[in-house]
Amino acid sequence: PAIDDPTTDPLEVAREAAATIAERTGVTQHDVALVLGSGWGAAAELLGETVAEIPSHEIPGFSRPAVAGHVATTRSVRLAGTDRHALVLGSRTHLYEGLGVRRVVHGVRTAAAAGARCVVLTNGCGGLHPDWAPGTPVLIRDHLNLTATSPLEGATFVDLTDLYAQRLRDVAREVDPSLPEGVYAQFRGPHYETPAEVTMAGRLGADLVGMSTTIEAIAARHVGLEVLGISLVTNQAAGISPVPLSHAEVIEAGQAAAPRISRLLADITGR
Ligand SMILES: Nc1nc2[nH]c(I)nc2c(=O)[nH]1
Repeated sequence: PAIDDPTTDPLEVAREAAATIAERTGVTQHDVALVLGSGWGAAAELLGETVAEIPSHEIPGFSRPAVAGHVATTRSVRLAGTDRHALVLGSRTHLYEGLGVRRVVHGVRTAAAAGARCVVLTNGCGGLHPDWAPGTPVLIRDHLNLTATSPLEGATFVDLTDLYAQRLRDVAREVDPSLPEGVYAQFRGPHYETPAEVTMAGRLGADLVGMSTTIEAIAARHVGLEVLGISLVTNQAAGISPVPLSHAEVIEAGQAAAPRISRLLADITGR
């Protein structure tokens, strides 16, 4: 497909994707985009009325979902009480899928081409602080891209100061003053970190470890989007807790947090 052809300009594919979205949803201007990571799926319902929903793989440049049978969709949602629309990107491609970095950032490029001015990047991650229990949402203040990969090609020098916009973090804090902030480190994955790697990440200044988000944020800045990043601490990073957390505990903590973080995301997005 075109997006995988090195001679194709990926921004051209993003423009085609945006045109397809406008045509299929009837919504020609999306003001904000959201990428819903693990644990954040329920937020879409609370944002407002779903105007249209498209299987993501029917949009140019989007991949078929990695998990068989799981149909990822892209929604246009009219934000409650406004005439503004959010583009909810339900399908995220991770670097560890090996489909190439262009597909990892295609969603944010498409959002910008669809008219969005800002993007909310959410994820599930591991926490390095024992007092951040599973289910804790954390605002991303800055990131460490430990993947040795950039979404940008050629001499595309992009400044990344204030990448996770202070203005948007202030809005989030107005909604919930108790929100902690942290530095998010992206590892390539798909394996989790060893305890020694978590210690290393901590020494490098990380508070959160995950496998997404930083590359999408760089690409978002390149196409002029303002970025808000919010992590859901789904588990304590390896070695932080003396006893390995059971998978069941991790799942139930994520589910228990869903109503609160969905409300939080809806309130922030509505601002
Ligand atoms: N790298 C990394 N990614 C994650 N995603 C989730 I959910 N938990 C983790 C974690 O502990 N480490």
